[in-house]
Amino acid sequence: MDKLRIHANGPLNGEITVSGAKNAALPLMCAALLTKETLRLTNVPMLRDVKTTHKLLEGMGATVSTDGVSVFDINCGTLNELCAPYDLVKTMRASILVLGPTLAHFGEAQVSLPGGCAIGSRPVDQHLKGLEAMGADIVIEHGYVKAKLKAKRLQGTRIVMDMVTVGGTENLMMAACLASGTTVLENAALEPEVVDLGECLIKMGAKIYGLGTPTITIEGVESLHGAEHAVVADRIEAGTFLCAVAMTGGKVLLKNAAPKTMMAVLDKLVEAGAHIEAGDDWILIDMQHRPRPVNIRTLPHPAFPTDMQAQFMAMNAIADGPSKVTETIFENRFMHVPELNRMGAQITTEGNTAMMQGVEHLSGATVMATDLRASASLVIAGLVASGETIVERIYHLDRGYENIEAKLGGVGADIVRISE
Ligand SMILES: CC(=O)N[C@H]1[C@@H](OP(=O)(O)OP(=O)(O)OC[C@H]2O[C@@H](n3ccc(=O)[nH]c3=O)[C@H](O)[C@@H]2O)O[C@H](CO)[C@@H](O)[C@@H]1O
Ligand SMILES: C=C(OP(=O)(O)O)C(=O)O
Repeated sequence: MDKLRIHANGPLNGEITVSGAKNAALPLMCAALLTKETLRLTNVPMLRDVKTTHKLLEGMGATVSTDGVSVFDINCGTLNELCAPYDLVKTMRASILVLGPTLAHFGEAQVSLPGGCAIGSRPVDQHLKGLEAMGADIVIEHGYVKAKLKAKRLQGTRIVMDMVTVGGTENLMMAACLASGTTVLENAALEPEVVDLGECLIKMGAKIYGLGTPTITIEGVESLHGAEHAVVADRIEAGTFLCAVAMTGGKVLLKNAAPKTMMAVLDKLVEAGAHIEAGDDWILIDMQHRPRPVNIRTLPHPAFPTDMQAQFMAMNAIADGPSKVTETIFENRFMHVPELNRMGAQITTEGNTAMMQGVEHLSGATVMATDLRASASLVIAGLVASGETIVERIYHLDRGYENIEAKLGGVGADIVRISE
């Protein structure tokens, strides 16, 4: 299993190119299930989860080709298997996103029910409730969601989601594209990845209104066609690099970024004392002192994202004062706390709140994380820790960061992948 070996190496300086967003690329790949024509996706990050989705779609009979760098051509005209099996779903929760499009296009779908994971229970009841309201017959049998159309097509309807759900909004929006009549999704997610998916669906011929607002209206059409779409920049990868620089100090330009999708994160970095400048597709961070502590409360977009919570905790761990982080999206997303404490951080938790006393120095240790962003927080902590930090089990990191060691190494970090 691969590990990362990290030594502190002073301030980071230079340029990093941000990749396409994992959390946009995976639903976009699933959107190909809505048409028999080819969907071409560009700016796709070459991540473990993208490879898993590739495998999942191929296993269903889709024809998938890639240049191995950032372009995918997906054609679901050859689909012959309407099932997403347990062995793939268990490694990647986004697999549930094949449910809506497969059901809407092919009349039935089976997806292994994703269980909980390291960060919480992660139910999908809102996805199922919405599809049922649109006329699907759904049973759960042998660990699988088995969905079938009762009529020839799903039927548009008004669906009020009980909470803001990113995956739920995506699944229902995709399904509604091929429903007969109009679907209104109330309390829809505003996340940039939902907007990106909607924009691609519109290119494919869907009629969607209200993207980026809590009410999304979809007028169903009989069929969608092929299209080409560039995946939006990864705001979480970008945010992770910005936190790294806020911790090490230095001056780094992020290219191919989407600053408008990450205002809450940029505001918090400014509060931490970073000088930030941004244009349409770039962000410059300049940090010349120890970070100031910032209080964080995770909430749906446009508030502070749960996927940046662990990285900000690493930054707060070395800030010049105490701070508080409250996680409201997932019940168990503090797995990085004991590992950061092993590196000398002083963090205590009470329920969904973590309290940090900023310390002047972290010390390197062998650490491991059980989820993606927790692993990222340990990597950036390693960049300022004295001695050697070994981050184990980086297959979590490889799910969501493309070549993190090369990108951080390119701006001066001492970080090496050890393959065993
Ligand atoms: C709103 C939010 O911040 N969503 C995050 C969530 O998206 P993801 O799509 O994985 O999760 P959801 O947005 O669906 O979940 C948001 C909340 O709703 C609950 N829920 C969801 C669906 C459902 O059917 N029933 C239900 O109870 C979840 O348990 C969670 O507490 O994790 C992703 C990976 O970390 C993040 O990129 C998303 O930003
Ligand atoms: C937890 C994450 O992803 P997933 O929902 O795919 O597990 C994430 O992107 O931080």
